[in-house]
Amino acid sequence: MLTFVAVRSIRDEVTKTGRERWKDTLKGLPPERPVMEQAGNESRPTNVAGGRLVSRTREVSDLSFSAFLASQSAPRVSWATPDGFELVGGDAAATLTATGPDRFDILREDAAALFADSDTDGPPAARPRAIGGLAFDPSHEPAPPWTGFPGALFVVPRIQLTRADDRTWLTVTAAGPDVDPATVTADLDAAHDAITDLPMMRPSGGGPGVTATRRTASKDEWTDGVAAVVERIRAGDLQKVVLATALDVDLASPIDVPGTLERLRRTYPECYRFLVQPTADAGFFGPPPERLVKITGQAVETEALAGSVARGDTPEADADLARSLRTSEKLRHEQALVVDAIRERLAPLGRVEVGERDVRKFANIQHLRTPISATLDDDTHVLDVVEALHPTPAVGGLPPESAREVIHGTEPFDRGWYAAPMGWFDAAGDGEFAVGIRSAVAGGRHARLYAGNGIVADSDPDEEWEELGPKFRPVLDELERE
Ligand SMILES: C=C(O[C@@H]1C=C(C(=O)O)C=C[C@H]1O)C(=O)O
Repeated sequence: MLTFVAVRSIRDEVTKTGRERWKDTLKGLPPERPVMEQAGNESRPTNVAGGRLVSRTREVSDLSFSAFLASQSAPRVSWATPDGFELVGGDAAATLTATGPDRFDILREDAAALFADSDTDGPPAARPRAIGGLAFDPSHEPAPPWTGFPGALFVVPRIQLTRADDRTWLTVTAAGPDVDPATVTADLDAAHDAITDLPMMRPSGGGPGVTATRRTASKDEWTDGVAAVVERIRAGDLQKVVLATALDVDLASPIDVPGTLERLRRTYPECYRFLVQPTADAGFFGPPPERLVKITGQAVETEALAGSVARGDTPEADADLARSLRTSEKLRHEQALVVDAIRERLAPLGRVEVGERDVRKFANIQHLRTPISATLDDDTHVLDVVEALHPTPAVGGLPPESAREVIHGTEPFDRGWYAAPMGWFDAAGDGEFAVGIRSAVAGGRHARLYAGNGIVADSDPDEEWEELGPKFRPVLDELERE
């Protein structure tokens, strides 16, 4: 009888989608396929069906998040939003990884197992979250400069600092079958002792300095690529493709990633700032302006951000540039394709509302932006919505499969995690993701920066080349500054 039940339950699991399995878990049904790696035990997947996630939190006086990050060894994560929420984490209580075309199913399944039995205290802001991201393309293979970055990687930090509403919390989390809450409380006390030595402020220092830069494509190669794509779009089987290029940067001294993030926090407070650093060798970080999705319960917030012009040197010049953005047929078309794709992809999940298009100004660039919100019919996991949206035509193209082929055939490098979803999810399936643009993968004395542009039928290859510069600037400026 018991055997029969077990067999049937495994069969049920096989035919269920990740989302259905996730809902089972919320209903208290145990998931069947737990694959999770425990900290310090990376090679041995652990069955977490009978495991638990225990976290203990206490409020602490404010301290330098950058000093905390610098005091931690990999894996390290950092996440900050334009509305002031900040989180940094070091070490892993649990790590979820996935590769290949089923990576979202694997993630949802492992997330369900991981969060199935959670014992947490503290305020919601400090709850344990899985923070990380995915590769742009499911076929991604980790190779330099992306060593250590699989198709998807999310970390529940062992030690986490959270800052929200002018308050700061320290959280320690452990996961596994034998976790003892008393040990977690003792670990929290030890972590608290350790952070009392950290300063309130850590000088963010100067940039490491740049000794050489190399584009992965010369201007001629880039403009030829753009011209070929324009021709294909005009021939009728494509509407838009976002073509990217990379900039390899040699540094005068090893990069201080926490210091670089701290400087980006001051220069780009209106952007997200993220770091995912799986190993000591390389971290992926940047200040992306673009939200992919935020889900709280059944409320979805997203946006269509596309079409770019520079900022002007004077208020008048700036207003003229904004006007040219608002009135350009080409740029409006480029951005409208993103609005329509997001609306269509969200429609099966709930009721969608598209707001007014406007110009959104950032420190060195302005974009067309349409806010889009939705009310979900169901308790949908944020990973479902990320899977439905990524890649939007703001970073991929239309139709998606043809655009993907063109990207693979044109770009002479692997995008890795560039332009992919970066963010977090929690036990309830809520979460927030940015689009990993204006970003770099860096370690030691080397960084690779990425920038891309949407190409449509009216694109001018020379103008598209000029447009790349401002998209490299956010990270490049911080590397150059002495
Ligand atoms: C692809 C990037 O940015 C995207 C492309 C834009 C464009 O084509 O104008 C604008 C904003 C982003 O959606 C990038 O910054 O690398």
